[in-house]
Amino acid sequence: MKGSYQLAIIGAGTAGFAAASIAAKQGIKVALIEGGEKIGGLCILKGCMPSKTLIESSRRFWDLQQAKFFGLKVEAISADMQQIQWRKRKLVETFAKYREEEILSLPVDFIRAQASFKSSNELEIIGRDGEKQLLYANVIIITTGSIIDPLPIPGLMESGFLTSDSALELEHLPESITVLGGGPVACEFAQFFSRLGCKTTIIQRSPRLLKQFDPEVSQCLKDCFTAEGITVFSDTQIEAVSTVNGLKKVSFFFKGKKKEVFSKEIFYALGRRPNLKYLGLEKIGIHTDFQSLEVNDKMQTSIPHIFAAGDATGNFGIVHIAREEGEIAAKNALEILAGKEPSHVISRRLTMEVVFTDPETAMVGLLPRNGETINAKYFFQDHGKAIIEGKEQGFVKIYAEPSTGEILCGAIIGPHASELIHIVSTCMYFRGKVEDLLHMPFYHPTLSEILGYPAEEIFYVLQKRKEMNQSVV
Ligand SMILES: Cc1cc2nc3c(=O)[nH]c(=O)nc-3n(C[C@H](O)[C@H](O)[C@H](O)COP(=O)(O)OP(=O)(O)OC[C@H]3O[C@@H](n4cnc5c(N)ncnc54)[C@H](O)[C@@H]3O)c2cc1C
Ligand SMILES: NC(=O)c1ccc[n+]([C@@H]2O[C@H](COP(=O)([O-])OP(=O)(O)OC[C@H]3O[C@@H](n4cnc5c(N)ncnc54)[C@H](O)[C@@H]3O)[C@@H](O)[C@H]2O)c1
Repeated sequence: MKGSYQLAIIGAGTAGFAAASIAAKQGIKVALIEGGEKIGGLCILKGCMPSKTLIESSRRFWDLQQAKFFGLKVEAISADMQQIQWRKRKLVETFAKYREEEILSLPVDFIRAQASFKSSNELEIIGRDGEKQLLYANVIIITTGSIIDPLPIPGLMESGFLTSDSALELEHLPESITVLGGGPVACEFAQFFSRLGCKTTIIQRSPRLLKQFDPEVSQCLKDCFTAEGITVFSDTQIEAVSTVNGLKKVSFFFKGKKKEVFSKEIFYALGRRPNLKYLGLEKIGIHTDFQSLEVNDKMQTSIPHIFAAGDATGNFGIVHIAREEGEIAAKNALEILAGKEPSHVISRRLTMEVVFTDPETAMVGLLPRNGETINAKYFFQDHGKAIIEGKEQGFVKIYAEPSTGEILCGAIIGPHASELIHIVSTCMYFRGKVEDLLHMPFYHPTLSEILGYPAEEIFYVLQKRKEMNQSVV
């Protein structure tokens, strides 16, 4: 027996580390079990940080190509993939080392092993040397993340393809690439490839890119991609992949007709699934289709003393949400250990997502499905600071509740959308109204001040409605 713990956390990525940090403060006996070859989790090792480092290089390469527009002369520029990769590796190493130090500084037992369930309180752990042991825990949190598990598209495996994992290591870019999918991974990587000179085609099933975003954001992004030379086929059905004369061929149905696209390489971005297959959940009566792991709003599975958080639930694939879910799971686990009912509930009101394309796309709040809302948008092409920066694509859009003017949702596509969206989310956090956004001071000329315009429009429409109602009475 490896030991007996009050709390065991399986997986030391974002969610697991967040859970361990909360639990460690309470002086209980915690095991944090990490089975990966490297320490750091997806975000640091193969997700946000490496991908954004590569994207930063391609964005700057693109901006340098626009130098003439700003009256600047730049002599021949080129992209050096080896150097770009070197910078990415250094940064990832630094971030991973820092995370390892953070983990080791916690008063928890950090165990380097793969864990799986033997019973609902017992884990079998297999160390990196292959040694098997049993570990007992009163409460367990599953934070095992997600994996790429390619769909069975005929011919895909035989032809070979890149994924976000392998593309992050490329030292040479192919001349042409076909990107399968239209989600965040597909969009971010497609633009990265294209801007560094790779002829890029996107083939996606949904009618629009980034289907979880405001439809106008999706359309604007598609227009920007098309203007940059990326070919986008939406609303398709992929049939098969094959290799013909050294080129990879994707056959698909588009507008009722069969089409074929040939390219040197294929980039698979049709999603990830929770990493649950080898956890032995069936032994403890937790049923899953491996696409998701059902949890309630306290992050509890169907077994009350077993929690799950982060990508392992299959709900969101977003770091700050994984962190928040890990914290909620740990707080509720502590209550169970204290003999109380879990009381901490996750709120989805401020759900936020950013995709680091250029222009960036960002949204916060849940897109209103039913119930009347009022919205207004303002274009960056009409905004002074955006014009100065030569970043005129896109718009900001705000949705409000019509009787109170409370801001319910914000959608932005444009320069620094990833930063600007936090002004909207801060307002929403405090249940702010369009009136608040209108009366806040914004420095001039800044990109931030653009948010005052849609707020102003909604405010005056609502005021007019109020006046009309009063005059009718
Ligand atoms: C290319 C890419 C770019 C992304 N960019 C962004 C972005 O810009 N912003 C954003 O918010 N999100 C981004 N994401 C998503 C984000 O990385 C994830 O949502 C987040 O990292 C998930 O954290 P997690 O803790 O749930 O899982 P992970 O970080 O994957 O942690 C799971 C851990 O569990 C370990 N483990 C698994 N099984 C076992 C086991 N049986 N025993 C012991 N240990 C185990 C793993 O080794 C791993 O360390 C990106 C994802 C990808 C793929
Ligand atoms: N900026 C960010 O926050 C960021 C960046 C990259 C990745 N991520 C996260 O990483 C995870 C993986 O991202 P992703 O883009 O790979 O997955 P995703 O699930 O978000 O998107 C997959 C896309 O593939 C399409 N698709 C699925 N099956 C298909 C099929 N059979 N035929 C055609 N199309 C099909 C879907 O419609 C969707 O557009 C997500 O959770 C995402 O949130 C986040």
